[in-house]
Amino acid sequence: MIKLEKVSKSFHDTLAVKTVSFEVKEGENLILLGTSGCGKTTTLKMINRLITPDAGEVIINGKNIAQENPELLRRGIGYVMQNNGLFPHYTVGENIAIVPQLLKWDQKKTFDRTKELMAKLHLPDEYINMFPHELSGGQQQRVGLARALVADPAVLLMDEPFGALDNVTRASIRKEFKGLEELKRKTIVMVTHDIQEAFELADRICLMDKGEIIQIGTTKELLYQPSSDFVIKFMESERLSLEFRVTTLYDLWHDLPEKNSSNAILVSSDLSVWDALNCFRSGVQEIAFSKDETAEGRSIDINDLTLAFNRYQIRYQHE
Ligand SMILES: Nc1ncnc2c1ncn2[C@@H]1O[C@H](COP(=O)(O)OP(=O)(O)OP(=O)(O)O)[C@@H](O)[C@H]1O
Repeated sequence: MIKLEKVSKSFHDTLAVKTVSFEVKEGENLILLGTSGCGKTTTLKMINRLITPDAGEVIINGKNIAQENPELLRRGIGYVMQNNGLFPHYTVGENIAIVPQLLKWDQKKTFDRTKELMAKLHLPDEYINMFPHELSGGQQQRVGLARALVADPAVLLMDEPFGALDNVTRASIRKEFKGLEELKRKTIVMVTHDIQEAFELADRICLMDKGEIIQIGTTKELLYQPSSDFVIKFMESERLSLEFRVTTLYDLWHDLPEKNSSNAILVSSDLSVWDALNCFRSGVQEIAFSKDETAEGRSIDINDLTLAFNRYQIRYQHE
């Protein structure tokens, strides 16, 4: 769907992006992760031609975007800017209606879609006539997302979409974001420097340093098959919580005892170890899940979970 082939970009003496190549499959969520100044935003902006590469090609759906009209290209790509980028003198409704206006939608269609998205993003109806400064940071962020999603683009680019928020708001918006039906079919490239965020949201992570890709892979590949010391060091301080986040109950199936209790609370096999631990922390004694529809359910308590997780870690590291 999106393909970067040996893309480079310099600003004066700074080589911001150095022969970067990657592919993003349809419906995939690729996260560009790395320290400040490593070239994430520059890479992202080359996908919607806000920045033109010095060398290399960006191909979307088989077409080289250098040959496309930049305005037309951008209408088909949703873009959530760093610090939301809302126009301060436009109301919420006017901010969301920018692309529909360019697409010459009639007023009713624009209004209906705006209302639909505001409801999905938990923005009260009356906000439509308010200005961005009258909203909280989290609400502004939701408006920025609504603006990017309004024309239902197949591709969504997001630059630190939760960057300006405090940790609590950030975590809750992230959870909502993960559950949003509107985003499930989209091909998403997102920039962040927050490791936990990247590991929670990504299908694959592209870890960058000094304009280059250090490793690109699934969260499990980065954790359990790091390509260099840089990757190990980058995750070192948060390693255990990242492992809790990326490991699901399904992964632990073979490491769990075969027992079943009627008192257990039923959960999905997609539940991460992190969320399962939170469940136990909130007072639940036992949870139960099944690997698939044919398998008999298993119930586990916190001891079963931690033992199985330790076994799994050892097994995975040696695979
Ligand atoms: N318009 C510009 N003019 C000059 N230098 C720039 C410009 N944009 C980016 N750079 C430089 O290019 C390098 C990469 O910047 P970029 O914004 O892509 O990094 P980043 O990883 O997104 O950083 P951050 O997380 O801090 O936003 C940096 O050294 C930056 O100073």
